[in-house]
Amino acid sequence: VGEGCQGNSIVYKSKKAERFHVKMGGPGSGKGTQCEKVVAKYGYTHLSSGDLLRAEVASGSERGKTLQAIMQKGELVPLDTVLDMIKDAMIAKAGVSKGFLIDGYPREVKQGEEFEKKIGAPCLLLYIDAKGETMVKRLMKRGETSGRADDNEETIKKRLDLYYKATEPVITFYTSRGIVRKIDSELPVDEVFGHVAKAIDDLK
Ligand SMILES: Nc1ncnc2c1ncn2[C@H]1C[C@H](O)[C@@H](COP(=O)(O)OP(=O)(O)OP(=O)(O)O)O1
Ligand SMILES: Nc1ncnc2c1ncn2[C@H]1C[C@H](O)[C@@H](COP(=O)(O)O)O1
Ligand SMILES: [Mg+2]
Repeated sequence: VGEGCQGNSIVYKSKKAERFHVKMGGPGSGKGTQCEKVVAKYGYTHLSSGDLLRAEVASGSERGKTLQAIMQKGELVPLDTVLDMIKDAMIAKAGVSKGFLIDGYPREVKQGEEFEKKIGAPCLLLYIDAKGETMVKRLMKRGETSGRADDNEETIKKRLDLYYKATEPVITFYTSRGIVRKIDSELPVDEVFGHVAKAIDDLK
């Protein structure tokens, strides 16, 4: 894996011209929503760290039970656990994927550093940016149907606090490398996607 990256999302570009995108942003900012649209247009493989963790929880394994307890409290799971899951998922698709869109990782600067050591450096980080009150409103609404144990008022507050404390510094870290594209996620979904697509096209 060589160079690559993009704001609230990071694109990792390999020597074989595969691309690894990472999307970052606060809880409920719209990362997953935009990733789905990127997959439809560009055919990248979407890997959401949260989805991978929820799949482990759903498996009913002992590890899943431990993860569930952490996620229900709105806390971050251990770095090694989440990085190993992402790495395994990338390896499983390495031969067939046009590129990877990584959503929800890195959540803290140390995660970004470890990803670069074990997998590669990003070329683009897509920073999906929404106001705190917007994120809370969207998550409360999503919680009416999502079935997610962390889409409740108390846990949303903790997730948001943790985002500002631990995850926003990741954006500062990558801004110094000039790879961050900040996307205004207060706009309607399709308009947000217009800006996301422009940021990806600008890489070509
Ligand atoms: N631009 C938008 N305008 C209005 N609603 C939006 C927009 N983008 C997303 N939503 C809705 C869809 C969902 O119900 C909710 C959260 O979006 P989602 O894409 O699931 O966020 P996310 O993936 O960043 O959150 P999480 O980190 O909790 O997984 O908000
Ligand atoms: N990269 C991550 N590091 C630690 N914990 C994580 C990571 N990605 C997801 N998680 C845990 C903690 C989050 O609150 C939940 C849900 O993630 P989401 O991206 O909101 O689906 O999973
Ligand atoms: Mg999501």
